[in-house]
Amino acid sequence: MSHLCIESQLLSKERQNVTFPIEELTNIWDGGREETMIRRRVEKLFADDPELKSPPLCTMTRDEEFTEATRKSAYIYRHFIPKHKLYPSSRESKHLTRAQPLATNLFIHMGVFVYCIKTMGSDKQVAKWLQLAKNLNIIGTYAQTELGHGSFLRGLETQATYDRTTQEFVINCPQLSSMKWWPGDLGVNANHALVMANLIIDNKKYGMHAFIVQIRDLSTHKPLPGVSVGDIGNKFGLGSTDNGFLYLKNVRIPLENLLNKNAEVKPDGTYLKKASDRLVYGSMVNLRVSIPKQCTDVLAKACTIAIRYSGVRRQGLLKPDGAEVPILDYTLQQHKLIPQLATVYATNFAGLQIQKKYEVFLQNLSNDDISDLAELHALSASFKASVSEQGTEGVEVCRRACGGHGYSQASGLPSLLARVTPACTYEGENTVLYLQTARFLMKCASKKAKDLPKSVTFLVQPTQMMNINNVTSLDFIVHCFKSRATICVQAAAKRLQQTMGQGVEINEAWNKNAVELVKAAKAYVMQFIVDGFTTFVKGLKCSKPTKKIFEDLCSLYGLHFINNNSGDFLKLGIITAHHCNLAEEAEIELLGKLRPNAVGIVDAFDFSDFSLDSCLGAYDGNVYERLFDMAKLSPLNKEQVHQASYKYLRPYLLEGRDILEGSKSKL
Ligand SMILES: Cc1cc2nc3c(=O)[nH]c(=O)nc-3n(C[C@H](O)[C@H](O)[C@H](O)COP(=O)(O)OP(=O)(O)OC[C@H]3O[C@@H](n4cnc5c(N)ncnc54)[C@H](O)[C@@H]3O)c2cc1C
Repeated sequence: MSHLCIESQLLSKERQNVTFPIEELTNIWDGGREETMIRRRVEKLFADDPELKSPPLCTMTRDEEFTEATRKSAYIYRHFIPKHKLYPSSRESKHLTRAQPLATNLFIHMGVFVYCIKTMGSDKQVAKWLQLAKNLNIIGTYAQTELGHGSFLRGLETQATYDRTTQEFVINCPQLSSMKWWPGDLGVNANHALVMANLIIDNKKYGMHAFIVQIRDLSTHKPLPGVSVGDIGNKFGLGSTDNGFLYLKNVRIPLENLLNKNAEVKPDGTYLKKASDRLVYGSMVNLRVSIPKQCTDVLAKACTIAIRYSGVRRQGLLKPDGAEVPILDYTLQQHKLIPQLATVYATNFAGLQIQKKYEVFLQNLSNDDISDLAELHALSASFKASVSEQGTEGVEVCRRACGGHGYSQASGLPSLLARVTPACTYEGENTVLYLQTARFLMKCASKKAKDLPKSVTFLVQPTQMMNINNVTSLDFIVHCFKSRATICVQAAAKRLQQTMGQGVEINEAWNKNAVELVKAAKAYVMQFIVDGFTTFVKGLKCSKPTKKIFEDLCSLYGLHFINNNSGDFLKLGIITAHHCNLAEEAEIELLGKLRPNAVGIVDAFDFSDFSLDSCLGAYDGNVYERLFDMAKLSPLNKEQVHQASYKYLRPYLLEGRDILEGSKSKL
C-alpha cells in the first residue's frame, strides 16, 4: 500500500470514531436544515462555474491576483448573481460571503459605498446613484482615513469649502498628511469616491460630511484634473484589493453631491441639520455586526485545516515499540487546537445574541426609540474588537501547530491570517473601540441598578464567591466571568474618580487609567460571549450526543480562558487556588473527551475543498501528494534552469566545476 493512502485512511478512521451525527451539527451551525440546503446549493453554483476557477493563489503575482480578482468580481456582480437570482432580498444572499472564492474585490464598493448611498443619501440621491453603483456603471470607494489620521476623526484635514457663486463644493487636501490613504477599490478600479471631508461655509467649520467626488474620467478612466490617485503598494496580504491613495486639489463638485439625508446645505449657504449624530452611529453598528462573523468563519477554516492535518500527520511514538501516532494524539496539540474550535463556536453563537439585539433596535428605531443604542454600540464595538483579536490569535496558533507546512502558502493558513488580522484595524481600531465601550461602562458604573438596562445591572451589584467543586458547570463559569466584569468595571470607575479627585483633568485622568479601562471593556465583552454561548447551549434542542459536544465546547472555552488568566481571577477573589487546580484538571479531561470528535466537529463546518483552498486541509487528507503537485506549479520551476542562477551564480559555479574536476583528474 502506498504511503499516500495511509493519510486518507487515517482521516476515515477518525470519522468512524465520531460519536455524534455530523449532519445535525452542520444544520445547527447553519441555522437549520433548510439553511444548510440553501447554502450548499449556493456553494455548488460557485464551485461548478468555470468562470470562477483561478490558478492557485500561491502561484500568482500581486498583479495577476488583482487582475483575476477584478475579472471574477465583475463576473459575479454582473452575470453570476443575476443569472442565479442571488439578490440581497433572497434567502440565498446570506450565504454569498462564505461561498465566494477568496480572491475577489469590490468589497468596499459593494459593501460600503453602496451602503452609504442607501443610508446617507436623500431619496433623490438614492434614485440617481444607487442603481448605477449596483450595476458597476460607477465604481466607488469610501475615503475617510488619511495619511496623517485614522482613529481621531476630528483630526482629518480634507476640506469641502462651499462656493455660493457657483453652488459648488471645492475639495482640497491642504497638505501631504491630508491625502486619503487605505480606501479599498480606490487605487485602480474606482471612478468615484465617497470622500469624508470637513464642511466649511463662510469660514465656519461644520465637521465631517460625506461627498460624492468623481475622480476618474468616465470614458478613459484617467484621473480628472486636480486628482492624484493610485495604489498604495503591497501589504501584509489582500493582494487582490487595490487599497489606494487620493490627493485632491481644488476639485469642484456640485452642491447635490453632498449626501444630504442627515444634513443639507441650501444654495444660499444655509446649513440644515436633519438627524442627530446618534442615528448616524446606528448605521455604523450594522457594519460592525457583520465583521465578527467573517472573522469566525476564517478561524473555522483554519481549525478545519489544522485539525484534519493533525489527524494525518504522524510524528513520533507514544509507546516505545508502537506505531507512529498522529500529532492530534498529543495532549499539547489538543491544547493548542481544540480551544480554538471552542472559540469558533462561542463567538459564532454569542454573535447571534448581538444580531437579535440589533433587530430589536431596528424595530424600536422605526418608532423613534433609540434607548438601546448606547448599549448596542458599546457591545458591538467591543465584540468586533474581541472576535477579531481572538480570530487573529487563533489562526496564528493553527498555523504554527502545522509546523513547517503551516508556513507554506499552499497550506492556505498564511492567507487566512492576512485576511483576519486587518479586521483588528479597519472599521475602528480595536483599542479605540475598547475605549468607546469603557465610556459606556463608566456611565453605567455611576448609576443605580434601577436606572440601567436590565442586561447590565449586574455591573453595579456586589459579587460573591461561588463555593462549588464542579468547575465545568456552566453556571459556575458564567458566574466567574460576570464577577470579573463587575469587579473590573467598578475598579476602573473608582480609579478614574480618584484621579479626577486629585484635580487631574478628565482627558488626562482617562489616559492615566486607560489600561484599567480597556481591561474593564475586555472583561465586559468576555462575559457577554460566555453568557451568550451558554444561553444558546442551554436552550439548544438536539440529540444528546450533539448537545454534549456543545456543553463540552462551552465549558472548555470558559475554562481555557480562566486557566490562561488564573492569576487575575485569583487576585480578584473570584476563585480559590483549589478551583484553579480543579479547572486545570478539568480542561485536560475535556480535551481528551473532545479529541475523538475533533475531525467530526470541523467536518460539520462543511467547507468544500474549493473554499478551503488548502493542501493540508482537504477532506481526503491526501496531504503530501497535494503539496508536491502545488510545488510543481511554482513559477520558479517554470524553466529547468532559472535565469537568476544562470546570470548571477554561473561564473562561480563554473569555477567550482573546474576545481572539482581538476582535483578529480589529479587523483
Ligand atoms: C486592510 C485595510 C483596509 C482599510 N480600508 C479602508 C477604507 O476602505 N477606507 C478608509 O477610509 N480607511 C480604510 N482603512 C484604514 C483604517 O480604517 C484605519 O487604519 C483605522 O481606522 C486605524 O487608524 P490609523 O491607521 O490611523 O491608526 P492609528 O489611529 O494611528 O493607530 C495607531 C496606534 O495608536 C493607538 N491609538 C490611536 N488613538 C488612540 C487613543 N485615543 N488612545 C489610545 N491609543 C490610541 C492605536 O490603538 C494603535 O495602536 C483600512 C485599513 C486596512 C488595514
